[in-house]
Amino acid sequence: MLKILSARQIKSLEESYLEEKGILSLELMETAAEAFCQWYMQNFSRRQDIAIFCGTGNNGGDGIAIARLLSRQGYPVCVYTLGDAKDGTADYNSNLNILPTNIVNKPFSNIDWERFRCHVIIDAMLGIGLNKPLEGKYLDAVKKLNSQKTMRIAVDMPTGLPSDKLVDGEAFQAHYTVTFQTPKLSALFPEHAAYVGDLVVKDIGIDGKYFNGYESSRYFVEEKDILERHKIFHKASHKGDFGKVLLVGGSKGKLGAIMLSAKAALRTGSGLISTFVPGFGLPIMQSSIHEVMVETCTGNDILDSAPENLDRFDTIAIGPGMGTDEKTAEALKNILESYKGKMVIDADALNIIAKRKDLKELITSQMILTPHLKEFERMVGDDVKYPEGRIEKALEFSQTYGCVLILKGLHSLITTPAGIQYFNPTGSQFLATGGTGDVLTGVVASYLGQGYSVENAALCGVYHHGLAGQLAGEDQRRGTIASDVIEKIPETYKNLGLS
Ligand SMILES: NC(=O)C1=CN([C@@H]2O[C@H](COP(=O)(O)OP(=O)(O)OC[C@H]3O[C@@H](n4cnc5c(N)ncnc54)[C@H](OP(=O)(O)O)[C@@H]3O)[C@@H](O)[C@H]2O)[C@@H](O)CC1
Ligand SMILES: Nc1ncnc2c1ncn2[C@@H]1O[C@H](COP(=O)(O)OP(=O)(O)O)[C@@H](O)[C@H]1O
Ligand SMILES: [K+]
Repeated sequence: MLKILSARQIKSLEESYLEEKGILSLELMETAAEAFCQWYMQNFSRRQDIAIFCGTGNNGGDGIAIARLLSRQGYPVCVYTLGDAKDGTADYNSNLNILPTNIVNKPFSNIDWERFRCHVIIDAMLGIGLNKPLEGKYLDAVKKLNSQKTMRIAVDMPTGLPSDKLVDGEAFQAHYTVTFQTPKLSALFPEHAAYVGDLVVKDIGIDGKYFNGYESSRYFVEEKDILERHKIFHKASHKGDFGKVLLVGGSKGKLGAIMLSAKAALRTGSGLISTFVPGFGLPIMQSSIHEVMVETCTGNDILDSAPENLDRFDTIAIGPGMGTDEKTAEALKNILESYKGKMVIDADALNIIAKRKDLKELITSQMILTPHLKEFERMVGDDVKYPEGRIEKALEFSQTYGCVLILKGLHSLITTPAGIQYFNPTGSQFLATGGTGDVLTGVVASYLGQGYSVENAALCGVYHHGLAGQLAGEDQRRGTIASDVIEKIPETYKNLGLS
């Protein structure tokens, strides 16, 4: 896990790290520049001309060091500077002094934009030192650079993006942001996706113990965190070990939702899947998914009653395609009151709960709720448009009701009642298609059925779902559909070296 710190905390952390290690800030800048260049060289060719735009703070210092290192490796670089070296930080100037003279270093104001050509723009103008909205030449530069039809890469933070809050005005629009040691909170806001692009986190050697003294309950999940949370099944495992899952949902015109959840749970590794659907769904379910058992409620069209003997199941997920009829709400209430095992609550189950205070009071620590932003807004009855407020609201909700909350979207946020908030690293815009939320419900339910804790099921479920979305998107691009995501779930295990 990478602890997410504020810009102020990062500066203080850096100081104590340097002091304890007895190294100079200039050396850390060199490490950061090397980390950036290592990533750059793995991804871009020497045939692409690079223009590095530098401020005169330490972000600019990184940029000058990157220019030297890339040039030494045979990459064609030019430097364009905003600001005056006499205002530069000590480390900026130290790097400027050793910039090889064969590298063009021009003031930004001297650029002839009619003749300006490059393949890659690197933004090292401002990083976490941003302290006011952009204006003047920084604003001009960002506007000009955003309008270039080239690859754009930001060093540490896109210029203009504050580290901890929503952008005010303009900011550099990067295709990639290569950040150091740990992501900055605002780089994870979905609202900032167009500025951050793909986020790359590079280790610069400040290990976990230096983060201990800094208070934060927000973390960025890494692959290794997921690996250590998975259960390992042995050769003689019985199908019962992989869990008996019940999925409740479906209504006329929306039976597909519960089918997607069921298939996803199977592909995630569930042993036995049962579904509980309105009567009309029985022949459809049975002819579509042969591995799934089907039970029906009393009504033909809507879900109007609860299944018998709920204790037969290791876990229950409820909501996909279920509808919000009053009788359905009563069936939901019945299940929430009588089932004592772990549950996933999604979609229409959330929409019903949002309107019923008595049902909200039935939420327990055994439950994972999986709202997208609109569903969450309905549940909290507040505007959740602003990310800082939304993250706080998620915490408040999880602590008030004692449940795990998965707030879905780019970098889905998993909040536990203990007050920990995890940002998920996997996912892709190709998941933004109908039914992928139903897939997530099936994946998370499957892990609950396999005996994972609510926290681990949420973390592993969201991670694998996002990774399956990435893998499906690589093949299918904007043509990705929820069923493609399901088919890629097994490959996520292969990807992580799991059986
Ligand atoms: N921390 C780490 O782990 C490591 C950090 N490293 C690097 O250091 C970077 C942080 O460097 P930094 O602190 O020098 O800040 P930076 O972003 O260069 O900007 C400061 C300058 O900008 C100015 N300024 C501010 N806002 C402005 C605006 N809107 N418009 C115009 N000017 C504005 C401000 O001027 P002021 O307003 O204070 O007079 C000041 O001069 C960090 O992002 C990373 O790249 C790595 O080298 C090593 C590991
Ligand atoms: N741009 C995106 N980047 C990453 N993940 C996304 C993106 N858009 C959607 N997702 C993911 O796709 C799923 C969509 O869920 P949801 O909105 O409930 O869809 P549906 O109701 O159609 O099933 C969530 O897991 C969400 O995190
Ligand atoms: K930058």
